[in-house]
Amino acid sequence: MSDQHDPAPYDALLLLSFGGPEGPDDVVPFLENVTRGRGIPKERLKEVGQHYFLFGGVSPINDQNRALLDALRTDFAAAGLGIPVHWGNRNWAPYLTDTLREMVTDGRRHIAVLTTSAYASYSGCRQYRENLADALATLEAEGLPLPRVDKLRHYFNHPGFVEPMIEGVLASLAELDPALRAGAHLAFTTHSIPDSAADSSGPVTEHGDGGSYVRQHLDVARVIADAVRERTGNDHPWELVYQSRSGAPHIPWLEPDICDHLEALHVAGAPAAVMVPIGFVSDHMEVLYDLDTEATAKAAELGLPVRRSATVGADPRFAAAVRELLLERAAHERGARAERCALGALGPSHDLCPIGCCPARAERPAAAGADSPYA
Ligand SMILES: CC1=C(CCC(=O)O)c2cc3nc(cc4[nH]c(cc5[nH]c(cc1n2)c(C)c5CCC(=O)O)c(CCC(=O)O)c4C)C(CCC(=O)O)=C3C
Ligand SMILES: [Fe+2]
Repeated sequence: MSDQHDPAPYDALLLLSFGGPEGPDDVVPFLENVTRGRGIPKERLKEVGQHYFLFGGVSPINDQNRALLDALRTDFAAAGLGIPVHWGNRNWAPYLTDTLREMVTDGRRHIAVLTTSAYASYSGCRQYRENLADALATLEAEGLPLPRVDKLRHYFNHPGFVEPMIEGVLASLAELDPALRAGAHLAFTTHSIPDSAADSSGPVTEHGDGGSYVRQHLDVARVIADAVRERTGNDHPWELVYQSRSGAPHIPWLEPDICDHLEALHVAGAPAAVMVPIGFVSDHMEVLYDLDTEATAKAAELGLPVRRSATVGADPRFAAAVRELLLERAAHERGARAERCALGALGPSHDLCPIGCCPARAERPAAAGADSPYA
């Protein structure tokens, strides 16, 4: 095996995701898992439950992850990587702890972890590291050997993540009436989070002014907008906006909301818009409900033609990017050099979250970072 295709020291990949309900009876227990100890208003929970019931109580996220698992296994097999790919979730079966127990029982000892969140934030990064620490603590209490778990770096600016989104925008623009197309606005959207969580996202040196979370999204948005301009010859105006806000109304969260933004575009005379969900790896419920249902209805009411561009999902280029991220990190762990692909101005993200990265409101053990209590 050539050095560039050697996954050692890794003996497995773990796909770590959010999880979602698979039927009406799962919805409330799922929401209880998500919101445990987090003071989400009851009204918001009822509302979110309705979003799931509208789709038969089934979140799209699990099937998206099954498709990504297939794509990863296909890619790894074709590249001769010879390591298994497993899947575990934070909030629903298959639960992370059960998957990790199975992996350890199968003899896996050095596991690379890919989360289905591409950016820095407490919810998208540290909380997954806390989940890993909790799972390791459970295995330890059960007397099982502890594997080493390494979280692969943020991939928001990896070409295998960005290129499918560029194509998605071009496809959505092509669907618009040719008379409206050239003037169409691009509304890049991501999950709103509290301003305080945004400001403290990423390494301490990045804190303030929306932190790494906002900076990373702006960088990806700029790369996509530049590529679209190069490929179409049209300079589409763009903005980064937010969706899926929760929490109490008096606590500031990132704004503007996509629906308010569509209204502002309409008032300003924009001919059309493409909503580009750069914050989501696949068609999560936030995409199907907040964009395809709610924002699309808002646009229809305004008479503003809109399209929603595709998420990356199980695109083979994304699967290949995951392999590259694993091999790059494997080489680094062996003390070898490896190419670290990244588009945009920020460069490749850190391998190991430094101390103080994306802090929690209440400090808890987090694995796979400089402050990990595990090896
Ligand atoms: C940054 C971010 C991502 C992206 C990174 C990543 O992908 O991980 C993300 C993903 C997701 N969020 C999801 C679902 C929910 N998130 C909630 C609540 C919250 N999310 C937050 C942030 C994020 N969330 C925050 C700050 C809250 C409030 C309080 C809290 O920290 O808990 C709630 C509770 C009700 C509500 O408040 O809406 C639900 C049901 C699903 C599954 C969707 C599906 O089923 O397809 C996915 C992928
Ligand atoms: Fe982080």
